[in-house]
Amino acid sequence: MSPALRLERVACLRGGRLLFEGVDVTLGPAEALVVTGPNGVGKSSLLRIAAGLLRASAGTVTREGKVALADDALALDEEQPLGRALGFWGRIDGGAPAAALAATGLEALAAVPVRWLSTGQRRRAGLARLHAAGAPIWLLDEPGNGLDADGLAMLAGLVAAHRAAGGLVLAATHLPLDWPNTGGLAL
Ligand SMILES: Nc1ncnc2c1ncn2[C@@H]1O[C@H](COP(=O)(O)OP(=O)(O)OP(=O)(O)O)[C@@H](O)[C@H]1O
Repeated sequence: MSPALRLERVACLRGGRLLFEGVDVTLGPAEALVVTGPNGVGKSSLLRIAAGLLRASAGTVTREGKVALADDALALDEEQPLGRALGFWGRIDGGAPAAALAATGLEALAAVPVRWLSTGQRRRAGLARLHAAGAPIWLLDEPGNGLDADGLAMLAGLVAAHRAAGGLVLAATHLPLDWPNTGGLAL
């Protein structure tokens, strides 16, 4: 099945405030869209609506394919070495933690406890978790935060490879993400 993500006339009301309305997003295999906008405009809320974690106050959301969300919440056991923490999810998702570590440049840190990782290493670990989830629909919330120049290049390569394999990407960012053939949506 080809992955697809569609948001039609979506609105978001939070804390009694209308953040946005009338948002349309249509993504199919190999496509990507980057959502930009100032702090607090509702970028993360939009991604959570796309993930099914937050209800849209109006409009419809259609997902065809498994979804993986990477945000600030690192869903890895802080007490475990990184390789073992990823392996836990690999057994559930059926993904390949070793390949995910290699793809994110973290092979040398497999034995390091998650709680010892630096800011940029934690971001990479979140991307490794995403990679190992084996989901065709990637939702990336501020994926470039904390990454150095090499990290940003690694992220761009990860996204390009995911798209080349037929995956799709919806990202939200306040940093410029220089991804080729990528649509933009200003909230
Ligand atoms: N649980 C909540 N209840 C009520 N309001 C909320 C809740 N969570 C977030 N908000 C509000 O929703 C608005 C949008 O938040 P959101 O995190 O989606 O913005 P954002 O564009 O991703 O911001 P940033 O660039 O700072 O990450 C903010 O004003 C925030 O205070």
